[in-house]
Amino acid sequence: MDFQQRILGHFNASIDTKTYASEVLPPFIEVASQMMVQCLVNEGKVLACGNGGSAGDSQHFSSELLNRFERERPSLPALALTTDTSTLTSIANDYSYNDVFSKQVRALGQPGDILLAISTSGNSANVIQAIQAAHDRDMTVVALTGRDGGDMASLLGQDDCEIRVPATSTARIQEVHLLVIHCLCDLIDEQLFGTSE
Ligand SMILES: O=C(CO)[C@@H](O)[C@H](O)[C@H](O)[C@H](O)COP(=O)(O)O
Ligand SMILES: [Zn+2]
Repeated sequence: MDFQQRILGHFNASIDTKTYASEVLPPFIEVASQMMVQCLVNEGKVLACGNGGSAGDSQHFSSELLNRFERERPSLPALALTTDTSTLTSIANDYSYNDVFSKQVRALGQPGDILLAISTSGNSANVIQAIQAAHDRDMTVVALTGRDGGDMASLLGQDDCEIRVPATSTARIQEVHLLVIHCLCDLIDEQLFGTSE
């Protein structure tokens, strides 16, 4: 097998997916950033969740808000719901893995907060339940999805924002999700702290 060709195939597929995504996603990313800025200005916070690579994305996003992205600025309030193993294991053990995020949303979410719900398929049951809990708490939802948006897409209301990557491969969708997260961080900083290069 020609591994060099295989590697090039991954790079080219990733580039093509990003090029196609760049033609459809920017308006949705802008809206999502404005939702987050409004939330933060009103002293709200962003809760983030997802499974596997999307759990990593949740933590990546929250650390860039809590610590910093590319400039010096005050810490911003965000929390990944994927990191507290005692909470995650006890909820999964006593109730169901489907409840691991929703129970945290019900405890920590306040009206005006945002849930960043990340799923490449849009069909992860625990993320879907987190969206339902967020709506119950009068929160809005920014959903990063892919494929056909899955069941998550049909759950979202008009105050929510879905950023759906037009691709079918989980890996390719995740690669665009990370780019979207960096766009969101940059746009939040621009809107809150002024223009930088
Ligand atoms: O990173 C990967 C695959 O690239 C995996 O860990 C992947 O995130 C997991 O299979 C997730 O459980 C997939 O969930 P979802 O994106 O469909 O919500
Ligand atoms: Zn992955």
